[in-house]
Amino acid sequence: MRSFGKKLGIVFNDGPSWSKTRRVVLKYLKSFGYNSKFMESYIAEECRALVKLRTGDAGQPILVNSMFNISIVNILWRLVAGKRYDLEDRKLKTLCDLIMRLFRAVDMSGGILNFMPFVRHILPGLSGYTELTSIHKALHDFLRETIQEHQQNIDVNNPRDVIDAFLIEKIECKDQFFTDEELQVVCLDLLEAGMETVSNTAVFMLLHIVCNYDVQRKLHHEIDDIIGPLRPPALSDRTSMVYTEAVLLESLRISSVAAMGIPHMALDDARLGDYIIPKGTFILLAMFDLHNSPHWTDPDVFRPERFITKDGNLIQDDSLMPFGIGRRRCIGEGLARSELFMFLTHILQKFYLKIPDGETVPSLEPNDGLSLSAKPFKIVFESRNNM
Ligand code: HEM
Repeated sequence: MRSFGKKLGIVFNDGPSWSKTRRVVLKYLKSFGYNSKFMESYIAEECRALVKLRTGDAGQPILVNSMFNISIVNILWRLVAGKRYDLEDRKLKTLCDLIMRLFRAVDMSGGILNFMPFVRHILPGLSGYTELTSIHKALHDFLRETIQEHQQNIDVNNPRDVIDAFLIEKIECKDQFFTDEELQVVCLDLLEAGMETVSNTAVFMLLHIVCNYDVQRKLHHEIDDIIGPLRPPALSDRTSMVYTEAVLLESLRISSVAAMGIPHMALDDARLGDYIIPKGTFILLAMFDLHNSPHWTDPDVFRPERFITKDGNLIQDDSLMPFGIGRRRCIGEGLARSELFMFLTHILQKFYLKIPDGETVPSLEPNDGLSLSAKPFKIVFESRNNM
C-alpha cells in the first residue's frame, strides 16, 4: 500500500532487494556525513534553534508532544535532501502531523487490514483504509516534489545529498534497481522510521524528568559540572557524563517506543524451545515486555541508577535492545542516541522543567500505535538565567 504494490525500500522488504537497499542507503548516508562531525554540527544547529524557540516562550506552559518533530526531520533531511526548514514552517508541520496521525492509525501488527485485506473494499472508512491511503498520498506527493526538484538542478559531478547520489547512480549505471519508486520508498522509510521514534522517546524523556525532581537535579548538576553554563554541549561530553547517559538508557527502556520492533518473517521452519515456527510466520518482538519485565526488579520506576555500577561506571545490560538486534538492527541508532543526548543537554543547560501551576502530574500511560507515544502534556521551561 505504501510502496506501489511492490517490495521496495528497507523496512518492509526482505531478501536480496532488502540487503542491497540497506547497503546502498548506509553507504550514501555515510558519504554525506552520517555519524560524522557534520552530523554533529547539524544536530547542534537544531538544538540551538530549539533553545531559542523555548527562550522566546520561557515561563509559559508549552504542549511538548510535537516540539522535536521539525528539528529531527531537519537533521535527517540535511543528509537525505540537503534541506532544512524553519521550526515554524507550516508545510513541514502539516507533514509531521500526518506522520503522527499515521503512527496512531495502526499498530505494528498492521491491524485488521493486514490480516483481512478484503475489508478495505467493504468498510474503507471504518477499517482505516481511507485514512491510510490519504496520508500516504500526501507523503508521496511531498517526496515526489522533493525528488523532482533534485532532478531539475542535479550536477552529476557534485552530488549534494542521498537523493542526488541515488539519481546519479540511476543515470550512470543503468541498474534496474535504481528506480524513482525505489528512491521514493527509501525516503519514506527514513522519514517515517526516523521521526516518530526519536521524537516520542525525547518526549517521554522530558515527561519522566519533569515528574522526577531528583533526576532533574542530578542532570543539572552533571551538566553544570562537566559542560558549565555557557559552552555548547558536544557529543564528546558523553564519555564523561555517566548520569546523563544512564537517563538516556532508562528513557529508551521505560518508553520502548518501538514496542514490537518491525515485523519479521520466518524464512524457513525453525525451532524455538518446544515450539516449531513454520516458514512464513509473521513475527513481532515483545520489546516493551522485555524492557518492562521482572528482570529490571522495579520496571515501572524511572531509575537511571540501575544502569550505573557502584564504582560509577555505565552498565551495558544485554536485555536492553531498543534498536533491535541482528542483521535488521536499526540503521538510525547512532543518530538517535546522538540526537537524544544533544537535545537533553542543550535544554537542561538552559532551563528548569516544571509542571504548569494548577495542572496534575501528566499520565505516564502510552498511546498505542506503530510507535508508542505520550499523552498530550504541557511543560513550563523556566530560564536558569545562565545564558
Ligand atoms: C529512538 C529512536 C529509534 C528507535 C527506538 C528505533 C528502533 C528500531 C527498531 C526496534 C527497529 C527494528 C529492528 C529489528 O527488527 O530487529 C528499527 C529498524 C529501523 N530503523 Fe530505527 N529506531 C530509531 C530511530 C531511527 C532513525 C533516526 C532512523 C533513520 C535513520 C531509523 C531507521 C530505521 C530503519 C531504516 C530500520 C529498518 C532496518 C532494516 O529493516 O534493515 N530508526 N528501528
